[in-house]
Amino acid sequence: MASRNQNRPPRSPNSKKEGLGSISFDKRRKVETQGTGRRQAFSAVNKQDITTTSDVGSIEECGKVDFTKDEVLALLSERAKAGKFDTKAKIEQMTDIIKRLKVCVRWFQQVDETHVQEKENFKVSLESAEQKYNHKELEAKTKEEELQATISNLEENVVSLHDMLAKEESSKQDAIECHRREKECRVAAEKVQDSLGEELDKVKEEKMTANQKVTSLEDMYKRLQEYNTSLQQYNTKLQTDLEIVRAALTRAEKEKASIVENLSTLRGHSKSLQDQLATSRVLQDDAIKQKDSLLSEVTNLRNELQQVRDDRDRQVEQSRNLTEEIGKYQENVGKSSQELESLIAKSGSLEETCSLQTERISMLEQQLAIANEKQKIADASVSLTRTEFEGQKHLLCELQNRLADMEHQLCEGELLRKKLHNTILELKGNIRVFCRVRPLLPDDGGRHEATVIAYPTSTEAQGRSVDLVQSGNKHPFTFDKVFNHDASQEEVFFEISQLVQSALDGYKVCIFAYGQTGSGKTYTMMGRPERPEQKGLIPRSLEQIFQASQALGAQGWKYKMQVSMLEIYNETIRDLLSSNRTTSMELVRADSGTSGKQYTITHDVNGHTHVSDLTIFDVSSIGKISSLLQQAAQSRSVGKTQMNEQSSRSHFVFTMRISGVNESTEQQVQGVLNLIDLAGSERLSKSGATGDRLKETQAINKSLSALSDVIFALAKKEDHVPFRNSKLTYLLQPCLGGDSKTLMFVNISPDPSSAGESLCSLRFAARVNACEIGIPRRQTSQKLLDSRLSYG
Ligand SMILES: Nc1ncnc2c1ncn2[C@@H]1O[C@H](COP(=O)(O)OP(=O)(O)OP(=O)(O)O)[C@@H](O)[C@H]1O
Repeated sequence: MASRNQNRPPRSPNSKKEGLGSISFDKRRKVETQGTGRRQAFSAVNKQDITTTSDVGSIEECGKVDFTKDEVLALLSERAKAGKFDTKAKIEQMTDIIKRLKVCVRWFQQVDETHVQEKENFKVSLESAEQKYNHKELEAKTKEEELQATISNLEENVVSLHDMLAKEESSKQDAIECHRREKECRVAAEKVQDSLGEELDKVKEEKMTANQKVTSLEDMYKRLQEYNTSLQQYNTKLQTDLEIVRAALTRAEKEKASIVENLSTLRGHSKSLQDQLATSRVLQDDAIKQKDSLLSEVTNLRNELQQVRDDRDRQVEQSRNLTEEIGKYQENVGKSSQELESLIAKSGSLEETCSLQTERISMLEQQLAIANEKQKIADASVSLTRTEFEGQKHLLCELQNRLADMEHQLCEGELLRKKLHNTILELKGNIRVFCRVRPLLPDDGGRHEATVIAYPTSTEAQGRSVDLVQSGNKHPFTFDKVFNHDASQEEVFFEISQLVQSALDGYKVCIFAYGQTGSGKTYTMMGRPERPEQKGLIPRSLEQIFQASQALGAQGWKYKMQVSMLEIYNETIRDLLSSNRTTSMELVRADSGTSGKQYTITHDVNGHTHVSDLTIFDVSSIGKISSLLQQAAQSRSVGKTQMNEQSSRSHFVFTMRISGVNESTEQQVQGVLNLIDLAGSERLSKSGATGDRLKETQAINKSLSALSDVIFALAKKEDHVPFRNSKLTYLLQPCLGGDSKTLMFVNISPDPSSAGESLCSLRFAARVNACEIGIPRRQTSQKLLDSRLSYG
């Protein structure tokens, strides 16, 4: 076996691949030299005659060799084959073996070194791998945390989705239930359809004629659509006009304010000028008096001076005579010396008197000069005062003219304001319908169900439209204004405050609140007067009336207000301000139509309503009205208790008659403000009412239907308006139509369980508004008929 190995050249790792058996290819050491090189080197080891150790170096130089385990083992077990005594051959063989063993050892050392080197390399790469691993581990940890967070989010999402799913499931169940009911209905309907099939043939004949009618109606419908388009254009134009008129009104109001301001300053100025004039007049009188006294003094002084002059002349004459006499006497020496002396003394005294008189004259002359000077000054001041007086007189005249002008302008401004205000309201519409949605209350049923009210947000519909969703169907409605559940009492009042002003301007105004029981009618009309921010339309309107009437008082207006409050229950009137409380017996009689008091309604030629025996109070302060409102509320609640009423089943009518007189302009106005909380509407099908309750419900529905008929007829300007069909409409007859203003609030609840009632209310209001949208026009009348049938 040893000889076999010896004779066989060492195999390259490649050539030995199959023959290696259990030794894997990976375990064999590879050297970077090519296979051919190695083969050459190895064959050199096998074939070369190596005799000396120095030959090892030449072997190394031949290139690196590669050994397998078997080859090494074979080499180690190799023995010299020469004969026992052939020492030379043996030595040669041994030398050869040793040589190859050396090569093998050398190779082994190299392999070992490579191993060590590789080990080092592995260590380094292991360390770097470990570092990488740590780094990666950190990254993985942060990633894991992030993923944990995401997972928890997703879990929450899953929970909420589960909830939603549960809700969806429940709604699906509802839908299925609904579907089942619908199926039943459909089956019933199919039965009806079969029976109707027979009728259909008959109807087909009628259809032929109806078709002709339909064609003509379609023509009419087209014309109406065109008319509607033109009306919409007209409406847009009116809106623009309204804006212009509004701007003009604002300007007029500003002008009016500045005029009023000017007027008040002018009045102040005029007053001060008048005061100045009065003091000037007094001064002038004083100056005239002074001048008169000075004149008389001057005259006296002149007279005196003249007298003194005359005296002096006489004295001078006398002295001259005396001097002549003296001369004569002196000539006549013989005259007595005593006489002479006396005469001399007399002459001396006379001369003295004369000089005294001369002094006095000169003094008087000085006084005269001063007096003349004073007179001149007085004259100048008189003429100055006179010109000033004339100036003031002129100014006063001017101011009075301006005052008159201003007052005239003010009156005209006020008239213009009234006209513009009325034009604005007419442009907005003398009949308007507002919708108010109350918030959800804790007592509402179906609180957690889907919402039934939506507010479209398109520019056109915002603030004017409301969608009601019932049984998955969306019903859109448009009104003059829609107040959502957030709307405050102040916002609602702001919209109607102009109507209150109209009542002061002498127009007749009716504001109604209509809606199902609990929809917020009383909250809208009365609110909670004890909480200022929750006061309703009635207290706010009355406050505005008193404030505005006081402001107009400055322009000469004097107002008289009269208030009455009544309710209509089962088509019977009850006076809520009567001092004699109605007894339960009277109420019963009233309800059966045999009341002791018969409140008869009449209308006079001036278009005023009179209700016989109705208590009317003159009111001049908000305090008085508040106490009357309390009295009325108490009377209502007493009435309700006595009649065992569960809720508001009567129409409450608050009426204020306003009479205004302006003495300075001789103007008069007669306005009426009606604020009405209608009885809660109820569907007969829902009420399940019998007996008296059925009678009540029928009476309410009848009067509400009559009211809608009246307003509808007025809106369409029909010749016949059915006022007399109910007490309520007959009572309000003079205040409806013409240039009167009518505003109806339709109050609805967002409670899903009363969506049906809300839909009825909205349809009723849409009929009043006559602008229902969303239902094709041809269906409208049928829908309206349906809604009316459900009331009647
Ligand atoms: N806009 C609102 N904001 C807050 N609460 C409201 C609003 N509207 C109505 N409510 C509340 O809803 C409840 C019912 O309202 P209200 O009594 O005014 O209804 P109603 O239509 O007059 O009912 P009824 O026909 O029975 O007299 C009341 O408690 C009221 O305070």
